Amino acid sequence: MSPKSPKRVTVYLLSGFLGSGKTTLLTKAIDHFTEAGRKPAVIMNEIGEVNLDGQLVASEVPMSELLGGCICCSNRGDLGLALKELVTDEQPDLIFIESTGIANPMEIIDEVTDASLLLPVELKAVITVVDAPQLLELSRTSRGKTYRLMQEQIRCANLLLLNKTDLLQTEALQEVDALVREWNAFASVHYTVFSQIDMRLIERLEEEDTPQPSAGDVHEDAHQKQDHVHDHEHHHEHDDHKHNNHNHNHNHASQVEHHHSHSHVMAYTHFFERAVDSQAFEEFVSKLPQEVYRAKGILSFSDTSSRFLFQYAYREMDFVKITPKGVVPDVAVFIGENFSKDAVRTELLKLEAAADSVIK
Ligand SMILES: Nc1nc2c(ncn2[C@@H]2O[C@H](COP(=O)(O)OP(=O)(O)OP(=O)(O)O)[C@@H](O)[C@H]2O)c(=O)[nH]1
Repeated sequence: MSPKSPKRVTVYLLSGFLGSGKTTLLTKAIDHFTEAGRKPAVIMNEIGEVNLDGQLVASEVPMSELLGGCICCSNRGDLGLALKELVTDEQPDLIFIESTGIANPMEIIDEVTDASLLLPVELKAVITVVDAPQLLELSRTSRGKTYRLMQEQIRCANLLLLNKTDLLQTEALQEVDALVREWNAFASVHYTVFSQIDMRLIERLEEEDTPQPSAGDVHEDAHQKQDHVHDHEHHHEHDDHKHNNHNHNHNHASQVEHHHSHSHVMAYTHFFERAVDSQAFEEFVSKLPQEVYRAKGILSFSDTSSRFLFQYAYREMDFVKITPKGVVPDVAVFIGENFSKDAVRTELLKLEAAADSVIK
């Protein structure tokens, strides 16, 4: 390991499955560190083409965006480049990397540790947010690919949030707790609602001089696990990957073949041409196929005056009034596995057409 210099910028990796509560944690952490006089910066990775989570982060926080693909299968070097630009242009005290919910944390750990050989950055901790009800249900039922990915995200964490505990009874929570501790006896585990955690726990991770989730350790573990997940992995063509950092725009279209555990995850981004009826939209969302497990968007409705940030995670829907930063189109991103993008698109076009005919 390289010797520590006092000027190294702390990097935290926020991991956790889609919709587990990472952005909810991020906004709280940013508020905390900003109030404490520190300067946080953010690297956001989204599978969709627009950064909706970024809308929730204060505009003065320097942010780099890796859009349109998953960080862990991006062009190798994109993340390093984003770190370099933030460190050079913004001189933050700490950087939070929010990965997509389908990211394999090992790859990101590897890339950040690689970057730390060249840049004054140091990965201090992996913080994993667990959707406790979802993990429990998967452990009792399918134990498929998502379950295995959650397991990997949990295994490499230093700090674990068992989130959405408001949706679980005590016994169920104990069951999840036992599962998580079996996979990771090293991390401290905290029960949270809306990712509410004592931020001193995160500060302490920065102060600790303990060995961090070293890519070496984790990879050894990962290699052992490769055997287990092998039959679920497929060669995978990379998506076009956009990296926007302030005024810098890098578009990469990499077509590299690579082993992946989430090759079937796909996103459909719908740009609305007109406002739709709010009830009709809610009904559409409630009828989304099971394969669509995450959606979010910024929407105007024909029957409301405000705009809304829309969230759908693990079958729960949420609409919050929002005044977007900058010019943001009405847009929604649907994420899932093997669903028909065409079917989703057709339904949304129908909603738009219906709204249109009401106006006429
Ligand atoms: N009931 C309940 N809902 C929660 C809790 N924490 C977060 N949510 C909701 O879950 C949804 C997803 O939360 P986010 O913080 O956006 O999740 P995320 O991990 O950033 O999602 P991705 O970026 O898509 O991976 C939002 O609607 C949150 O309000 C919780 O403890 N309980």
